[in-house]
Amino acid sequence: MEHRKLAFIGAGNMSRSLISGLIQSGYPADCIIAANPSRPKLDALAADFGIRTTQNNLEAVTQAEAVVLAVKPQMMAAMLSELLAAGATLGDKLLISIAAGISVARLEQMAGGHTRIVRTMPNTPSLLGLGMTGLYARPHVAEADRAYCQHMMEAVGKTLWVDEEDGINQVIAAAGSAPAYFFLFMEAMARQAEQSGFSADDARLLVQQTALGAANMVAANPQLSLSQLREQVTSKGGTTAEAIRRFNDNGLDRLVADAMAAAVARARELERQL
Ligand SMILES: NC(=O)C1=CN([C@@H]2O[C@H](COP(=O)(O)OP(=O)(O)OC[C@H]3O[C@@H](n4cnc5c(N)ncnc54)[C@H](OP(=O)(O)O)[C@@H]3O)[C@@H](O)[C@H]2O)C=CC1
Ligand SMILES: O=C(O)[C@@H]1CCC=N1
Repeated sequence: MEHRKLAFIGAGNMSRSLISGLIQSGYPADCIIAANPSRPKLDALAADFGIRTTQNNLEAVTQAEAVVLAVKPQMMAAMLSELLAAGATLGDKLLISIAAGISVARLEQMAGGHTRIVRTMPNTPSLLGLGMTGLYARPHVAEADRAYCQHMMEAVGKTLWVDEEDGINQVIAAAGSAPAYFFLFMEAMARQAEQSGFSADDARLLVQQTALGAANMVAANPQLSLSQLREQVTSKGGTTAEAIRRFNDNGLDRLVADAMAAAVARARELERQL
């Protein structure tokens, strides 16, 4: 892939995941700079990945050809206005937003009318090269910029373009936020395994290895539907059937639909507020 000079503004969890995945995929460390107000996360990134770091956003942006906007949504307007006030010229730079709940139109306003923007929605498994990223850009964004963003996110996982911007909010519900759903489910299972007598380590091992195996079964068997994979485990009159019956009787489908709709609703609410 093309190795543009890349700046991350905000060095939190998601930046760390992307930087780790990029470095593992061979992106040159000296092409990446991260900016953050406080030092500890920067020091950890420099030590772990050999990238350049600064506490000065303007310094990072000035050196970059592409800038990943990776602050919390609520910080975005202030961060960009301070950057512009400090004299940043965005003219020739591609902005890549990873923020939930900020539309491209709003980003354009925040960035002083700059329109070279791709909006993305990655997730934290990017850290391991197992990310899932949704991408959206308005029609005027050049093919080369789209390709760069796609290749960047492919370096840390899989990608999916959405045609309508609201598709990004659906990606949040199905992928961006979704690692946390699986962790929550695994927490509940591990807690129950502990209560049944396993040590914390053994409970985690049982749940972790099973989740890993199940996800790999899905990935390795594209010819089988998710339902077929479930049915392969579910012997008639057996133990799994009883467990599945309880999940269904307790409204798992409705619960999941409700949770995903809540994530979308919150993303849309942020889009109205910010
Ligand atoms: N976490 C996730 O799974 C995902 C997050 N996202 C998006 O990524 C973005 C970042 O989220 P996440 O990494 O979780 O959040 P974090 O809070 O972990 O990281 C945000 C970072 O931004 C820094 N920061 C705050 N103000 C500024 C500023 N003015 N200039 C530069 N840096 C600043 C913070 O520094 P300090 O802590 O020192 O104040 C912090 O390190 C959000 O917009 C979120 O919507 C998208 C997909 C998934
Ligand atoms: O919780 C959030 O708002 C961010 C966006 C997707 C994952 N984390």
